[in-house]
Amino acid sequence: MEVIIKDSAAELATVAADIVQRLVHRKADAVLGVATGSSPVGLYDELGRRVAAGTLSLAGCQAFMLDEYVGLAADHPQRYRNVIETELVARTDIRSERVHGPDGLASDIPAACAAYEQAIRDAGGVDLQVLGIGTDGHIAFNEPTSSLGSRTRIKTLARQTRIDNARFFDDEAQVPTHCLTQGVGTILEARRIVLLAEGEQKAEAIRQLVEGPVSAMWTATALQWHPYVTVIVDQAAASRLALHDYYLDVYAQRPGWQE
Ligand SMILES: N[C@@H]1[C@@H](O)[C@H](O)[C@@H](COP(=O)(O)O)O[C@@H]1O
Repeated sequence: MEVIIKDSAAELATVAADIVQRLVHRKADAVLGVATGSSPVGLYDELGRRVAAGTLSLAGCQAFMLDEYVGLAADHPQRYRNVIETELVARTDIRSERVHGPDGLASDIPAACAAYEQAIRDAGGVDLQVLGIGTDGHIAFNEPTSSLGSRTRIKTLARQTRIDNARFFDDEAQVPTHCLTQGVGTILEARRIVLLAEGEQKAEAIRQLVEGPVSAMWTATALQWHPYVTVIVDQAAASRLALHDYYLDVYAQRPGWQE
């Protein structure tokens, strides 16, 4: 697992955008996995700037979202599909019809989840998955004790997640109780993974992810099994890493040929 520690949100976004840009220059029809939440917003902003500057185009790409709330009305601003329209589609030239997400309004939820898994397979799988991390160490909405082999399914949100996400709603009671989420097993099939985290409130989750034992109590730790994960964090999120200085050394001595 590669750990990149940077001082500012702008630097995090630049490093992540460079990874996306290198991929898309190599593969114009790349399949991107996109996360919602605040962590990737700086990256989406930076991608938007590069598209506006003409140095990058996502027009040939497809994207698959990680998760979706169950039951939020189609026009609800916090429906993840609408969030991704605002945060990514509106800022870049990726085409809305090429961005896919699990259907949180489906009447047959197991069928919708199976169809979503099939759609990812039909697209050839995800080339680059962008992830955030919950304060309880969840990736997508794989709450503590989720199976590390799980596939897209319905989950009950943890109380902590509903408290964390209440800032996007009028109050906690408005946060849906359920979601559809790609499973840990689904996420692990992405060919490359970039995880972004900022702030002291993520420090314990990042410590567990990078240095903790693999455990369903911190589902992000399953990423230790993945061959190509880059964790990009600020100093606050990195503050509990025992091997902090080693990660700085590795990055400083990163071979020029490394992607
Ligand atoms: N389902 C999303 C996750 O995909 C995201 O990683 C997490 C962290 O959000 P933030 O980046 O806002 O801290 O929030 C939600 O729970």
